[in-house]
Amino acid sequence: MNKIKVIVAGARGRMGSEAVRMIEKTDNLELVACLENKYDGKKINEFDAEIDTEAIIYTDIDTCFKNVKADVLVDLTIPEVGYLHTKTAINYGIRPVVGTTGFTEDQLTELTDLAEEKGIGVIIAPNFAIGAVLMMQFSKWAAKYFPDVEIIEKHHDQKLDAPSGTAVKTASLIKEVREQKTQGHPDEKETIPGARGSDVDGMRIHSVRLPGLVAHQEVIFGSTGENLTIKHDSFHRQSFMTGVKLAVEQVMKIDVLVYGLENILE
Ligand SMILES: NC(=O)C1=CN([C@@H]2O[C@H](COP(=O)(O)OP(=O)(O)OC[C@H]3O[C@@H](n4cnc5c(N)ncnc54)[C@H](O)[C@@H]3O)[C@@H](O)[C@H]2O)C=CC1
Ligand SMILES: O=C(O)C1=N[C@H](C(=O)O)C[C@H](O)C1
Repeated sequence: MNKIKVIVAGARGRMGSEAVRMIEKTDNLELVACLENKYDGKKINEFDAEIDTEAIIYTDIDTCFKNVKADVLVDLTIPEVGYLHTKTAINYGIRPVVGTTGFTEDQLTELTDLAEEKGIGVIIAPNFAIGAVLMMQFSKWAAKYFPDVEIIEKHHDQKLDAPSGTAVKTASLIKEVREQKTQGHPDEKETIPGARGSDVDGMRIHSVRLPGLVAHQEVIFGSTGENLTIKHDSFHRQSFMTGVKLAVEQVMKIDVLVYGLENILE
């Protein structure tokens, strides 16, 4: 069996270390190297004795891509780095699977155009948890009937970007079907700035950051005499790994950029 050769960027992080463990346990995937901004030249198994791999950690992406033959780059880093890694991988003919959130619209457009020009498959998914993908799809469905909606996303307090990629993606899916409106009272005034959260196309997104949380979102729809709440919780980062594995397999079969795991789920 030809294994898919994978490089993990951000391999020592919360998500990256989980991805490394998933790849090591998966028969058709092979971890060939890692990218991290520290730990140059160390082996990844020095950090996790249960991982049986000779894969080494690179700090420089060009050195890594020139020395290692890889099919896929899984990027789980930080927004600026993830964007540069994705661009570089496409230029090297390595297919990016990106979980890193916080890319701008302009960056997504640029990467879409680059992937098309080079004919390289790319999957960017703000959330790899199957339950979260369903939560977003159900929300899109509900928004047809309930245009008044607020999103509350809750994450651990080490998260760098706000609002979360999932909340932004949820709002953009809802926007596709929702009757455009500005919610709340027309004369509403914030006596403390930020009290009403961020405004995305008239919808409000509220971001909670607390120790103890992992990744959670509630989408609350309001109508006369009723509310509908669609809620998803990731209690452990293993919840994202089914989606990461699926994306690594599917990115080998496409030659354009796909944004959102829903587009590759059957
Ligand atoms: N799509 C999804 O399902 C999910 C996406 N995420 C996203 O994944 C990203 C990572 O999240 P966490 O693992 O919680 O963060 P983390 O902070 O635990 O890990 C990030 C890792 O990237 C590394 N890094 C930073 N700069 C680097 C560089 N220049 N080169 C190589 N490595 C570098 C850091 O050293 C760190 O180990 C975030 O953008 C987060 O929003 C997180 C969970 C699920
Ligand atoms: O940083 C995280 O933890 C997460 N980030 C993603 C996001 O921004 O939506 C996915 C998930 O919510 C966990």
